[in-house]
Amino acid sequence: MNDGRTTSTTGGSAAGSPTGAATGAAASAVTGPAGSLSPAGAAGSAGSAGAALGSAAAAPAPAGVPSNAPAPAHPTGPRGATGSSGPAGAAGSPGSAEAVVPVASGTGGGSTPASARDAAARPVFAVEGLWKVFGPKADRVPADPGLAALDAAELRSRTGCTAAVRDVSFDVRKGEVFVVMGLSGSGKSTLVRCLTRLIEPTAGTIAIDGEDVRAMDRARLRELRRHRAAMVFQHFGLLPHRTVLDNVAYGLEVQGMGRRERREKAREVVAKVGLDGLEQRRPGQLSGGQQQRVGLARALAVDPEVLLFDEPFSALDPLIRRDMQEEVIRLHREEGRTMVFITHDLNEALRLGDRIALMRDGRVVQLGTPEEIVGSPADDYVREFVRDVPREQVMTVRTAMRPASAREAGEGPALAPRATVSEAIEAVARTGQAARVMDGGRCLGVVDHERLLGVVAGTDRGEAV
Ligand SMILES: Nc1ncnc2c1ncn2[C@@H]1O[C@H](COP(=O)(O)OP(=O)(O)OP(=O)(O)O)[C@@H](O)[C@H]1O
Repeated sequence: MNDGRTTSTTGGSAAGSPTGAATGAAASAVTGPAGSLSPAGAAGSAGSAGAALGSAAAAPAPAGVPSNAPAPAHPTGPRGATGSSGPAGAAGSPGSAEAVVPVASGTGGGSTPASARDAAARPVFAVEGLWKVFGPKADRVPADPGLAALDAAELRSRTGCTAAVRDVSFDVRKGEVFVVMGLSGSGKSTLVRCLTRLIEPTAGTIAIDGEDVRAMDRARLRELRRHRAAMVFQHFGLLPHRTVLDNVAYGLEVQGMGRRERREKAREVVAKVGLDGLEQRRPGQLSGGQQQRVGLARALAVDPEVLLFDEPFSALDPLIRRDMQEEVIRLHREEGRTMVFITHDLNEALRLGDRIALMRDGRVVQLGTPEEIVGSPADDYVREFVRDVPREQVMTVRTAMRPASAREAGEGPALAPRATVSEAIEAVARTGQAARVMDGGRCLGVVDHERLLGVVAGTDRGEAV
């Protein structure tokens, strides 16, 4: 069985590499201008620069040292990759994603009841052995190992069935942005729709906060979709004759909230997504990006535990798209809300994801942080997928460092563990010294010319520090 919980290879072959379009677009976008139209973008850039270093002598605690903030999002581009789930990092090793469960920091004390600790550590979604097969007598496919092992073409010709999701297992952790990425037809939408049974799974288990989703009756499912896991679609599905405010209030109206209260709440959320002053417009009087903000506001208004995004920005032009990505990053940073985000765009996945599940032919071929996926591709398919990503913008110094000698530990520019290799190159080039990777005043290791070049060239095979 494919346990997608860790970085895993499940039979992906070198054949059939991802389209050049995907990687090419990613590469150009990753290296493209960081400018954003939104204030969030500006803030992010500042934060990013701040992550780089303190000066050699004074070496104050580096600004980028991970805080205890909930599952940090990424300030600018893929550099936030390692922001993933907090301090432990240890990126690069396949199991490391498991080691950094962002349990609320206050729950570790001895006096905390076990039940409270369990609740904090419990994933929002837990998916195990999930299958979705379309076609006649679909149930027999996961039940029969012979059929389950067939590739897509053979399965279709033998049974008339399509296995859109094949034996997928993963957790979505509280407060993370979990990205489901893959080329068209890889099964992303089917997988995410199964989470709230907008599509009925064929086999496997799905739990939300420990509750069995497959056992829910209609009323409970409705409650799940309305209150707990709201979806933001690519086509915004706005009501054309209603104003922005009333569109946003719609979900609250359905929930039975009174008019005054829901309009007040809607006004608040409209402001939060930057649509102040447009409350009385109708969707037809808005740009695509503004309409998507209304869609986002509508989902946010019901204050769901988790937001599910189905390629929400793929119809938007690149600048607006980037703007909306910044918006999601900002909202995530401010609210720490759990998000599941579908995209076929690698760059978007690297920018937004704390962890990424990369799908191919219904399977998760690799699940890991952006740094794990770029730094340790699980197979040739993933390697080809990430080939054009500038590694130095994703890989962090935590992965690139080597042990420091006593002398090195006391001098040189200081970097936070999550600073990118790109930031380290700048520091090393400017000072001519190896840079120290500092965490709370402790030197974890150093990065020098050799290590940094190794990352850029893709020849690094980081030795554990
Ligand atoms: N209702 C259906 N009946 C039969 N096959 C389906 C159905 N819905 C999806 N599929 C098939 O399941 C596979 C996965 O489709 P899915 O829409 O989940 O992929 P995707 O990765 O979201 O693609 P895209 O990025 O193009 O939206 C595809 O082969 C698709 O043709």
